[in-house]
Amino acid sequence: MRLLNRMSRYSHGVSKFKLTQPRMLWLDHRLTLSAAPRRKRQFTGVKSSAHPAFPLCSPGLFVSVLPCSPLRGLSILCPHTRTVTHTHVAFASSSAASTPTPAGQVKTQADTEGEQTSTTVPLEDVKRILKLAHPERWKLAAALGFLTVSSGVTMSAPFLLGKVIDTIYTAGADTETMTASLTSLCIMMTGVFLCGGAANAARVYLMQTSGQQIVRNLRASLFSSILRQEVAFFDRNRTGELINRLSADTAVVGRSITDNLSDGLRAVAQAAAGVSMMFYVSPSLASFVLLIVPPLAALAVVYGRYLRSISKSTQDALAQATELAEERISNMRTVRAFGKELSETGLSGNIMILSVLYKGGLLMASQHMTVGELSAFLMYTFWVGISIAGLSSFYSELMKGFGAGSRLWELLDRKPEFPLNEGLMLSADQLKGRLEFSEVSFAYPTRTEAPIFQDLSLLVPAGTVMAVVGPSGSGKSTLVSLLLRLYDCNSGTITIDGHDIRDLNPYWLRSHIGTVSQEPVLFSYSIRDNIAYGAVDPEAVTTEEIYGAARAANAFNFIQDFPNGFNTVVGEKGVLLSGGQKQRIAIARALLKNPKILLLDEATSALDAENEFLVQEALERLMTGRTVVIIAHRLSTIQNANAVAVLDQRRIAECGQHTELLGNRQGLFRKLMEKQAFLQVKQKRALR
Ligand SMILES: Nc1ncnc2c1ncn2[C@@H]1O[C@H](COP(=O)(O)OP(=O)(O)OP(=O)(O)O)[C@@H](O)[C@H]1O
Repeated sequence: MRLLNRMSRYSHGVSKFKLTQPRMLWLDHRLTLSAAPRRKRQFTGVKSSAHPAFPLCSPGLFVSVLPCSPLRGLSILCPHTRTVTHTHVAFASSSAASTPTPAGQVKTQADTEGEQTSTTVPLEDVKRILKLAHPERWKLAAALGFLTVSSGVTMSAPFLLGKVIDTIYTAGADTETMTASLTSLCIMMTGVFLCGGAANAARVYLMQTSGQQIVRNLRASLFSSILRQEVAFFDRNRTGELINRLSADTAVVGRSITDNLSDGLRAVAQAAAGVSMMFYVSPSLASFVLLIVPPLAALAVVYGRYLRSISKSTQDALAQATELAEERISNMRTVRAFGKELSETGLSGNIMILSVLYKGGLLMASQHMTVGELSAFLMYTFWVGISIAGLSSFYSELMKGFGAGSRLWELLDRKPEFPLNEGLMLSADQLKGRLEFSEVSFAYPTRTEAPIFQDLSLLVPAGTVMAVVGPSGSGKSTLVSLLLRLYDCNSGTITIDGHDIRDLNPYWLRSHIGTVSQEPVLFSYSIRDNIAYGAVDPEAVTTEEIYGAARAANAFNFIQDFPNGFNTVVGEKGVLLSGGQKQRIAIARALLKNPKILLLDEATSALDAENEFLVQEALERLMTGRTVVIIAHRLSTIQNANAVAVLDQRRIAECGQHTELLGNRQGLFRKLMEKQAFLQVKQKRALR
């Protein structure tokens, strides 16, 4: 938490913060995405497991989180681009932050700043912020109690110190009496100050811990809400921006209802107590001070404006602290300006102190005031000035908190475009694996003007292998994304065994579709955990099952050769393994999942002959008895498939058996194959 705070605090100059050693957090769709999430929203989405468990969520969305903190890193896998943005956390400053609009798009904080400064805070926002503090109410109440004690002590200090000074000055020649009363006064005061110090320490502790708890709860609900969003939401909003919501904005909101609130209350209490004590110590001097405050404040404002006109940067810095307050606490304008200038320039403060000394000196000379009273009065003047200065920054901080809060509520309240764990679930007997695309048209929500498919139709009979080929960018991966229902098509239907996938439960659907991509996503945990991740319940997987899957995936031998065997940690994204090893672990994971439907994205990266053979053999085992859609790059895969579909011009341009398609000399498939054959000849020549 300290690290997180520090990161947020120092984030102004840091655009990216790379976090190391990520640890997985178990994110279970069955919990995260369950129905009636509102009531459970606080924690259901994020279940931290002591077991090195794995994120289990949509195949399109994996999340990893660092230890010890509610949230430190977010990894989001875009299955389409096959990239994972994770643990490279952009901690942009709060001022560079952005917020999602109702349409799911983000706008920068600069846009929201105008709203913050020009509108009043809605009562609803106040209620929501207070609701956040509700679970911590007892701790916060105790903190307020300690705050009262410590502020009481602080405000009694000038009075008591004045008494000490008077004891010293009025004792006359009787040194013994003076020593005795000075000693007892000092002992008593030390005791009072110690109590005040202890109360303050207790206040800080309680405020800090409850603040962190509030921020933690807020982050957990926000995180859960982010995970419920559809993939298109992640296309529109960059990970860094979401992380910023999770880190900076939550911290600002937490601070505004704990530290900032207590500082504000203390400033109010101290200003009120200070003014009262000034009247108590010397009503005439207090009245005099109040008489000179308005002209001094005017002077301070003029001087302040002059300073601001000199430097643009000074203006910017002052603006935040003062102008918000200027608009809102209009009745305190004079007093606040006094406080502000007191802290910024010291000029008006100095003049004021000088006047107090002048008038106080005269009162002392006429025996109307003691030196101790004058000293106490001066100290109260300081306290009042400081407290008023504190009030203006309290107010601007509070406004920042509301601003950050309103951005968070938008994200928290955002409903995903389609439910993620509701809908029909077919029984094992009903699920055969027949896939059909009927007149599907689709454009990515972020690029509606560029359709990827137009009236595309394709049938994959149950238990057959369909190789999909096509030029780069023709939409092969998009086809896979639509099958996984990461996006909904704009028109037409996609059915599994005659059931429109929009009627099926997306979580159920994804748990029956296995995927192995070109660059398998492995998590920075042990090989065992990476394989177990494929299972419905990773924690229930036995060692035998893991070994069996590894054997079938031709991975067992190389894993056993590692010094730590199945406990070998694979590094971030599996960097400690070779491409072929990663592929085989991913195949073992898919085998453990035992899906009816398989979506494969064949690796184009060159594996050495032995690795290629082992991966190929493992893939063949995995494909047996399943419906397979494979984005094919190898001639051998295409030859072995039951049918080949060629994607071009937003539809299936050709579909049929490999030999049939090759027979069409003008066909696209033939051209593609000739190109590949040509490339292979070239490669062979280069190797010679
Ligand atoms: N998330 C996205 N948002 C908007 N457009 C996208 C998105 N993902 C892909 N596209 C666009 O959709 C088109 C099809 O992309 P897709 O990745 O499906 O093609 P592909 O045939 O798999 O390409 P390749 O063989 O190069 O992997 C491309 O023009 C691509 O730029």
